Amino acid sequence: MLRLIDVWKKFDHWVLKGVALEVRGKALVYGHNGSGKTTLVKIAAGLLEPTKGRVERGGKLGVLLQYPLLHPDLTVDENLSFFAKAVGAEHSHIVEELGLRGYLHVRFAHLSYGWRKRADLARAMLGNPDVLILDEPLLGLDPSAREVVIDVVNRHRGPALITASTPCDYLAVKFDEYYYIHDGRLIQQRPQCSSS
Ligand SMILES: Nc1ncnc2c1ncn2[C@@H]1O[C@H](COP(=O)(O)OP(=O)(O)OP(=O)(O)O)[C@@H](O)[C@H]1O
Repeated sequence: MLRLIDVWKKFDHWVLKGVALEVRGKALVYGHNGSGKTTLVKIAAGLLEPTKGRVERGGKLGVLLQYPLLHPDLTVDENLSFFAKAVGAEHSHIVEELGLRGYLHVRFAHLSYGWRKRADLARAMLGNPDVLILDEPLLGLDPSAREVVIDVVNRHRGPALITASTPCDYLAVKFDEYYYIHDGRLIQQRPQCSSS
């Protein structure tokens, strides 16, 4: 369960102005650079306090941010073992699902951007989270990595909040709801994509 209740956020200006969102299925929040997507994600995940309003969460969260949470000096295997232990899970299944087996002994700092993203997504998916919160998960990925990430998202059962600055990259994801974020507010609206 994930519910944002009249959420407002001010930095030097109001970034979010009364966002109300109940994420039941898969929801895509899309908007331009600087429209407040990352701010919304961080508030939803409990990493940032709203100026006003509140968030209700239930179940285990799986969170992917734009910067990875894995340790640069540890290998992929060491990183995932560490986080798996923390959530009482094992990581072999997600390693296979994300095609990471050949990279287990590579130090995280030595991976390319796309492989770092896959490894960090594996971290987010450890222990089968009930609720997914993913900030721009396809950004900077090549087509095969995108396919792998889309498969992981499509297989997830339960609420998911996903953000995008280029929503038409997400046509292969079965979203239940689409929201355009503009001027601090969410507008329920499908993106206009030529092949949709
Ligand atoms: N910690 C902060 N302090 C001050 N301003 C901030 C902070 N974090 C975000 N902002 C501002 O809030 C606004 C929204 O930023 P945010 O990162 O949420 O947008 P975004 O939609 O995720 O952008 P992008 O697509 O470029 O990642 C921007 O004007 C940004 O400069």
